[in-house]
Amino acid sequence: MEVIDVGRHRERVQSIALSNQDMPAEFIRTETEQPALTTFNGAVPEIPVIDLGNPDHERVVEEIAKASGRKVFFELDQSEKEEYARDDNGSLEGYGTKLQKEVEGKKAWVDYLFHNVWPPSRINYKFWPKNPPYYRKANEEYAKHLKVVVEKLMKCLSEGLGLEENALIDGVGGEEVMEYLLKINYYPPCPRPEVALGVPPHTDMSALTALVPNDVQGLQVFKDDHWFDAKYIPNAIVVHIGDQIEIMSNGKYKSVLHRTTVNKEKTRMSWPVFCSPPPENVVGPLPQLVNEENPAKFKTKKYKDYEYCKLNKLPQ
Ligand SMILES: O=C(O)CCC(=O)C(=O)O
Ligand SMILES: [Fe+2]
Repeated sequence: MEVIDVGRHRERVQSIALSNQDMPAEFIRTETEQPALTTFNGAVPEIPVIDLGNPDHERVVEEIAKASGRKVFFELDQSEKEEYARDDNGSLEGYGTKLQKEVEGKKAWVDYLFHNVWPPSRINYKFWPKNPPYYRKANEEYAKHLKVVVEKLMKCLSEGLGLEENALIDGVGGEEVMEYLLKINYYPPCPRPEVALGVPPHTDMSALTALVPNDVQGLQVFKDDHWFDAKYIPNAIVVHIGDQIEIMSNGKYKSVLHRTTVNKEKTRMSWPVFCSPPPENVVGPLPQLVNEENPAKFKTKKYKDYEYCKLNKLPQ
């Protein structure tokens, strides 16, 4: 856990590098039942505090949440939402639902929409809600804002590995090619929250995930055999280390295991952006981190092959 201080405009990096740190106050231990899952024990280098220096941060994050008039989308008739349904072409983009589906013995309780927000060449506006009218502007601005934040974080994380600042960005193919996929999660009130989960325990396959939640509690991270609530902090961006950074760092950074619970009375929403290499790019442990004493712990492969195996629960 690191706090990135930008003066008055604070951004918090919550889930980052939880492994070797005491749980900060923002994480509150919950006594929910524990699934049999792996714990993280890896060594995590210190991450420097950086100044993002963007006085616009608060406004941009507020606007992206406000354009949670985006909620409007999820309250459309099912048939209208289906007009945005995912194509059968292997891309994640489009509308999907897991409401009522059984996942790992619990009812999944989430409606969601995916669409790319960066780079412009990968944007397909047919998946962007038409309402509210300022949806597009708020998202485009947010994507540009996030790009700066993510690039700074990637640089810090590279330095945390004792490498030159562009090492991780180069490892995914360079900052201009990184792809930013927005997901909107919509968790409506659930009559029986104790038998439901929003999203089941998982790690993200991205390099980094930058997430803005609404103020309804729900995100939990796993550490030392326990689930911890990640407390909501207004206008904060929650950042998860994803699988690709774990791979590139050859296991020095850990991809954070997380899940979401649902609420009986309130609608929870979250807007994660998955920042990933392009599908054709090959990702593996950075050669600078591999030697005789530290052999590669992960395969080097195309991101699209990694994604395929992960989505289909195949061995990597
Ligand atoms: O809703 C959240 O806070 C987390 C969602 C999540 O982990 C995901 O969609 O991958
Ligand atoms: Fe996730």
